[in-house]
Amino acid sequence: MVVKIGTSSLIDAVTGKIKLRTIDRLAFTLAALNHQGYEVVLVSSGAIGVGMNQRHLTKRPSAIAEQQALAAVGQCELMRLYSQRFNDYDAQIGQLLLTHDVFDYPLSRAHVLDTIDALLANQVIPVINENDSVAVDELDHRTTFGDNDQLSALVANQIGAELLIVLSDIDGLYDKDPHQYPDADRLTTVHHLSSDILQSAAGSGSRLGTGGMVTKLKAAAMMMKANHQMVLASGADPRIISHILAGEAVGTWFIKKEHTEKEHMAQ
Ligand SMILES: Nc1ncnc2c1ncn2[C@@H]1O[C@H](COP(=O)(O)OP(=O)(O)O)[C@@H](O)[C@H]1O
Ligand SMILES: N[C@@H](CCC(=O)OP(=O)(O)O)C(=O)O
Repeated sequence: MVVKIGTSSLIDAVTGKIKLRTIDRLAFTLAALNHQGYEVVLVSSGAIGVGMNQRHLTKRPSAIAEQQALAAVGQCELMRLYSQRFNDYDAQIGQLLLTHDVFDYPLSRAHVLDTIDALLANQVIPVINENDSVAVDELDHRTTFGDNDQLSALVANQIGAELLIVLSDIDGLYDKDPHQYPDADRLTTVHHLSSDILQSAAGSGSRLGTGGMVTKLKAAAMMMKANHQMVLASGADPRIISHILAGEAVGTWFIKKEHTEKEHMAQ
């Protein structure tokens, strides 16, 4: 499975502080799954948010080069924190910094997949982030800087992961943005991304997050197209991953209708 955690779950939007308890609980949960034999890949955002914290900035700079420099600073600290917490729980991690287009070039794609395979075969948990310092929109690089939701779905599809868990500052998909409409209702299951659903997600995301809900729905569409599942759930306490794996009704499950019917028929 692939677990993606967004900036808003890792950094306090008001104080800009790193949520160390969240990182600790994420490491605890993923290390435990690793020990149980699950093959887990973590896609973590947070480099820019952690970089802002390191550099004592309260406002994200608008210049791309400044953001890329912040990512370069923050990524080191982010990985130091992960490395420390995973080590405490007797698990090892390995870092991969990717751009979307590595999967377009057969040779680089093969190298990346071989690396992930080798890490997993050695019970090492790959921790992936977008390579923010090189991911710019230019020439034939069709990458857009700063979208780990789609990167996580791309990675999940490339490695054939059956489940993508997206942890966010929101506990699921609502029929409208709950930060703007307090009467919004959470959807428990989505079988089809209707135009109503796509419209409900149109607003931008939180202050530190970048993608908002639109990119999460694009990730869900990629997973469903491959007949795999995605769950969008709250990253406030990453131990929720265990509840998701137990099939509890948390978050929003994105699952193709045919898939559910086939599963029922098989039972
Ligand atoms: N229909 C919707 N349901 C849930 N959240 C929505 C919806 N439309 C917009 N949003 C916004 O998307 C935000 C999550 O995206 P984002 O801030 O990018 O998170 P992350 O940092 O986890 O990637 C929510 O906090 C919410 O304000
Ligand atoms: N690669 C960037 C994050 C990009 C991104 O997709 O952020 P988010 O919407 O919080 O998942 C970083 O590490 O800061």
